[in-house]
Amino acid sequence: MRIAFEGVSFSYVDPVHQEKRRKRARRRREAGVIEQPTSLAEHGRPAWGSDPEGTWALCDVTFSLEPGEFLGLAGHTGSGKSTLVQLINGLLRPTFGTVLVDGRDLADGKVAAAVRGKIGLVFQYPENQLFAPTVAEDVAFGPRNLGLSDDAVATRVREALRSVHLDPDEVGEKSPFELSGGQQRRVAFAGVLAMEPEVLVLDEPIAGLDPVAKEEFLQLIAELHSRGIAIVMVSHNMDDLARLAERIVVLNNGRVFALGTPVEVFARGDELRSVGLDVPQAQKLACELRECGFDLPRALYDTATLATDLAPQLSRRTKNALPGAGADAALPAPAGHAACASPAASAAPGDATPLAADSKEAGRA
Ligand SMILES: Nc1ncnc2c1ncn2[C@@H]1O[C@H](COP(=O)(O)OP(=O)(O)OP(=O)(O)O)[C@@H](O)[C@H]1O
Repeated sequence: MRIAFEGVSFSYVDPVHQEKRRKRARRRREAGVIEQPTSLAEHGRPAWGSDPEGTWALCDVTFSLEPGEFLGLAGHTGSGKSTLVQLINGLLRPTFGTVLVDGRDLADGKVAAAVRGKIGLVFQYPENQLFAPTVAEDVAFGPRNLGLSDDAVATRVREALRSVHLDPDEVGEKSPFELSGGQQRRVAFAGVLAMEPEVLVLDEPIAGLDPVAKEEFLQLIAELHSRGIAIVMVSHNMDDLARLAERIVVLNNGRVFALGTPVEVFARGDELRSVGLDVPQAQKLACELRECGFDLPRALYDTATLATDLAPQLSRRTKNALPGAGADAALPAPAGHAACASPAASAAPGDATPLAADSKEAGRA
């Protein structure tokens, strides 16, 4: 499934104006008027932020999510990320512009109905939306609404629970509220996976978890991606995005500020800092270590890859520093990399963490 945003702008107007606009659009569609993608500027609407009727949350956003891709979505608070993810699965409709799913306009009710369930949205703190008396019933809610038979629903529930590493025999009949916070979030994930989505949209999926549970969830997300599910992950954590995403969209004040591979996006460190974002911590540390003479050739580092490249050099340096090390065992000359300023310049094919690399390769298989 390919999802394309074409010149999408969105304003949170008051409900009366929103309803009038919807009715007008429906009448135009019924009269056979084909809407062309339009930009905010073409409509001659008030400038950003000056519309007395509402808040422009997105402005002329154009990008596409390719089938099976892992797309990261970053931006400071209020930049429009949550609005964008709600437009991806048709919960909101663009004020201007178009969201196309495999070339068909998502604003069309029939198209929205056809793709419903194929684009799974996991909100922030999804465990707050668990409601059923048992885990199995909670996960069954979506597939049952699709009108599937009891057997088919039961199969989906078991598979979805296994996908999130929960044993259906152990937890199926428990109340979700007997489980730990991390397990509850897994149950909420399972409820979305039971719909067998082609695209999974995750809004800050690891917010509020402890470090171990965070790592387990990131592994889980990488696993889902490796099965061919396209992922859109909203995150404030640049290390996580650098590690997992194939491309990253950075939003600033509702506009696309940067779009590219992690190497391309994080090469613009100064610009990112100017809009309240940063490069991954490990990347920053790698830059400083290069200046101290360490040979760190990768364009993009995360903690795991930095440790892998650094360990042998540190061990050599430690041995050389021990008393009795001869003059010929002196430290190697500084490698002299200047990749801090332009890491893209030293990009090497296949540079990625083992986790990201595995998931990407499997996802393409
Ligand atoms: N229901 C709403 N009504 C009016 N304005 C809204 C509404 N929801 C969001 N906004 C505004 O739209 C803009 C974009 O908000 P959005 O929630 O999409 O940003 P975000 O990047 O997801 O922020 P955060 O990281 O804090 O979740 C902000 O100015 C916000 O105040």
